[in-house]
Amino acid sequence: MLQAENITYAIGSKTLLQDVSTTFEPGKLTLILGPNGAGKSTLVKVLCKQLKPAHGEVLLEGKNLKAYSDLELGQRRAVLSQNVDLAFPLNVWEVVMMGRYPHFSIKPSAKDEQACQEAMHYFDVWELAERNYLTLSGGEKQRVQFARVMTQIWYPVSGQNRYLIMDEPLSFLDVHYQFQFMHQVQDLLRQQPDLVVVGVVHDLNLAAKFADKIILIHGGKVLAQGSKWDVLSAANVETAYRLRPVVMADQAKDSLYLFFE
Ligand SMILES: Nc1ncnc2c1ncn2[C@@H]1O[C@H](COP(=O)(O)OP(=O)(O)OP(=O)(O)O)[C@@H](O)[C@H]1O
Repeated sequence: MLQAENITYAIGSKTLLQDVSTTFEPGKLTLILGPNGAGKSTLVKVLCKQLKPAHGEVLLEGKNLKAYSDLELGQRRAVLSQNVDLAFPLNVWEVVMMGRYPHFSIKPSAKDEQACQEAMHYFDVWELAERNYLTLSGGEKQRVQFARVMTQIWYPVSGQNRYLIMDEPLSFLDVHYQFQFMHQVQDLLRQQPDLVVVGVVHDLNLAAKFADKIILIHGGKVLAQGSKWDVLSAANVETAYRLRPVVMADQAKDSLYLFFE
């Protein structure tokens, strides 16, 4: 399990996160929502050890993140940042193989190659293997990045959980691939309950449909967290986004939709 305990993060006099506590559990998809500038990416960076909180701690399997080396983290936790881009031309196979870097020192093993192949098939980018990554469309690049991060944590490790943390994974995807990706994540979680998946998204309805847990951030604080029923009330959404939604809910069918007029 990944836990944030009373996280406060500030730059100068500006507090970006204040007293944020939450948990991310195995077998669950936790989605972080909130308006622009709320502190979502900052929280993700704190969870990934990219930023050091002023107060509070992040615990991975009960141990402070500081206790893990970058290599140890790289072997069990993959991070997909916002707007990943490369400055040099690599082909798609090479980009996906970057996911295996924490697992080999000089030459990839057959197992590393197998992970790349399987993840590329899973995310529908095998056909692009020889293409120059820089020539791909935004959506194609995003799917290659999914393959890269999943390749990194492709194989279960006995007695350990694996972590996938993604900042806005859906931004470049059309509606088909958005749904496909969310279904793929759900399938992975069903088949491999040692996976902990965390994502920042902007689409409230996708979060309502797919998330096991939602964390709504507003002004650096957790405004609400829990199931969609706990979080996506008209009042919470209006507080966060300054727009009052029409909520269409059918609890018997476990469906909740938000419209804005
Ligand atoms: N290095 C920095 N110096 C000053 N302010 C910063 C810095 N990094 C982030 N901020 C500010 O902190 C706030 C939270 O930023 P963050 O990127 O976490 O927001 P976000 O919720 O991910 O937003 P978005 O949905 O727009 O991506 C923003 O107001 C941002 O401008």
